[in-house]
Amino acid sequence: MPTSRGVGEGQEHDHHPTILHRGAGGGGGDSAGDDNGGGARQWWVPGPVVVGAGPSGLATAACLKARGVPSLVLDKDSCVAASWRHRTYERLRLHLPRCFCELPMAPFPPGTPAYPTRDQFVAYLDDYARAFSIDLRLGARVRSAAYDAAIGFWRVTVDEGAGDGGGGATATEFVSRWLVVATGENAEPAWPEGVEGMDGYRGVAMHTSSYKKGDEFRGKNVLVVGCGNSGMEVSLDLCNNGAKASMVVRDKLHVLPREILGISTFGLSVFLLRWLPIQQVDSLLLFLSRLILGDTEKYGLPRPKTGPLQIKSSTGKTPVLDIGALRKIKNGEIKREILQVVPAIKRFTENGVEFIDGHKEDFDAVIFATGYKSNVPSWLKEGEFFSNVDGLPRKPFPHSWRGKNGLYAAGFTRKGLMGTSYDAVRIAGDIADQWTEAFASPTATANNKRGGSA
Ligand SMILES: Cc1cc2nc3c(=O)[nH]c(=O)nc-3n(C[C@H](O)[C@H](O)[C@H](O)COP(=O)(O)OP(=O)(O)OC[C@H]3O[C@@H](n4cnc5c(N)ncnc54)[C@H](O)[C@@H]3O)c2cc1C
Ligand SMILES: NC(=O)C1=CN([C@@H]2O[C@H](COP(=O)(O)OP(=O)(O)OC[C@H]3O[C@@H](n4cnc5c(N)ncnc54)[C@H](OP(=O)(O)O)[C@@H]3O)[C@@H](O)[C@H]2O)C=CC1
Ligand SMILES: O=C(O)C(=O)Cc1c[nH]c2ccccc12
Repeated sequence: MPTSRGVGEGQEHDHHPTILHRGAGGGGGDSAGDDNGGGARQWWVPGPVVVGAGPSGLATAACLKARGVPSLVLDKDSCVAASWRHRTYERLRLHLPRCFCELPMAPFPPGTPAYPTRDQFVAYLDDYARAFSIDLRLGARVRSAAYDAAIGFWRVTVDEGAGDGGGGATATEFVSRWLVVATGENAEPAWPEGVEGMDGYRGVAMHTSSYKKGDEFRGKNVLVVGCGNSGMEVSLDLCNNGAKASMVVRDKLHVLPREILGISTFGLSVFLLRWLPIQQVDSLLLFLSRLILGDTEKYGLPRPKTGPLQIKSSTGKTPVLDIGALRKIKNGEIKREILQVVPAIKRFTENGVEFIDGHKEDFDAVIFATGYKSNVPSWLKEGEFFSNVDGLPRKPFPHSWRGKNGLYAAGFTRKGLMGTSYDAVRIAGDIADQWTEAFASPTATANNKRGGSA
């Protein structure tokens, strides 16, 4: 893959890719689309419309291209990989080795470390979009998408040129036979419900998706709410930058070392799962973790009864892959606020928080590491394939990628970037088969249908 920049932020894209045809009702023409009567310009897209230019959308578009199918990728942000570029902290590294995070047809460039940094991963995704000449329409927030059974096409309405509130936007409607949803499992921050008084809090309250680096918290007393990978890593970053971090741990959790005897814990698990049942792999991981990390319960982090891979497989909850926070918890540099009952924080006070056990403490900042949620229910007018409750496909992996009427989901497997690649290959294969059939000459199609040869 060439190492080029060019699909990053602030860089212009072809806003009218060649695959766009004006007006679903026919016509043809060059620059502007037809008005559909509701004030929106209308474009017919011969190939699939892909919503989201993160790893899942880019991988799907690249796999489609490799199968000869053009697609149009829409993203609300002004660049590809916006989640990684804008909604992660500076010192983030992938926590799985790079071989498990590569997208189809593109190894990381030589010299990439085993655990690429955020900037390396963003550059990789920029290069990926460029190498596969992916047709992008950026700054295009999908406001709604619905299947029009009368014509057998998806109508995708997009606000362009809008701020976050959608003000000043122009609406455009894309009409396509196929819709690929690739807006991610982590599209929106999840804030805890039922915590009162945030408006009156005089300190800084933010979600980990806005956290950039610890040095602005130097010398400050910071509460991190939540102890998944984000909570652990942000607490560690705060500590490394001279802040005093406390972490709310409301439930039991599995912490595993990122590596065991120089082998990634994830890689070891994948290998062992080929030969052993998941319960045995979990037992082995827990035995080795105990040797390496000690008894985490002693440090206030008791483990659930069910093993880490079984929990990942049944609920999608990722175990913490420790990159150093546990040592800081052991030696007291990160203080735990262990609270078993939900919600752990009762309310904000003027200068801090009151916990559900009644004790109050002052904090200069409160960082919510409470996870993310899908935003699909806010724009997709469909409730059969995607759940309107959590915005995820109702069927779990490996059946989560294909719905009805040309609807697909890329990147909703709860299996990270490996799941993304799995989906991209399958979706592209499925659409390519339909594409080939649709574009085959009438004679060829007739012969195929008869099952005969020419
Ligand atoms: C901090 C963090 C670290 C992670 N590290 C790893 C790791 O090391 N290994 C691993 O395998 N997995 C990891 N994951 C999990 C997952 O693989 C990544 O989140 C990955 O980015 C998912 O890719 P995606 O394309 O599905 O979603 P995203 O990267 O979130 O991309 C979705 C895109 O859709 C766009 N979008 C959303 N709504 C709309 C809309 N209405 N209209 C238009 N565009 C829209 C967004 O702007 C975004 O660009 C991590 C997740 C997080 C949060
Ligand atoms: N280096 C890397 O590659 C990183 C990867 N990631 C990945 O990003 C994804 C998201 O991770 P993350 O942001 O940590 O989100 P998670 O959903 O994994 O974790 C959220 C945490 O917040 C807790 N929580 C939720 N609500 C409350 C509440 N009201 N009070 C107290 N605690 C609460 C949860 O507790 P409970 O378990 O009880 O629900 C859980 O500990 C994961 O896939 C993760 O692996 C994240 C960071 C770094
Ligand atoms: O980062 C994530 O959340 C992932 O989904 C990657 C991942 C998939 N399966 C796992 C098992 C253990 C740790 C991380 C993962």
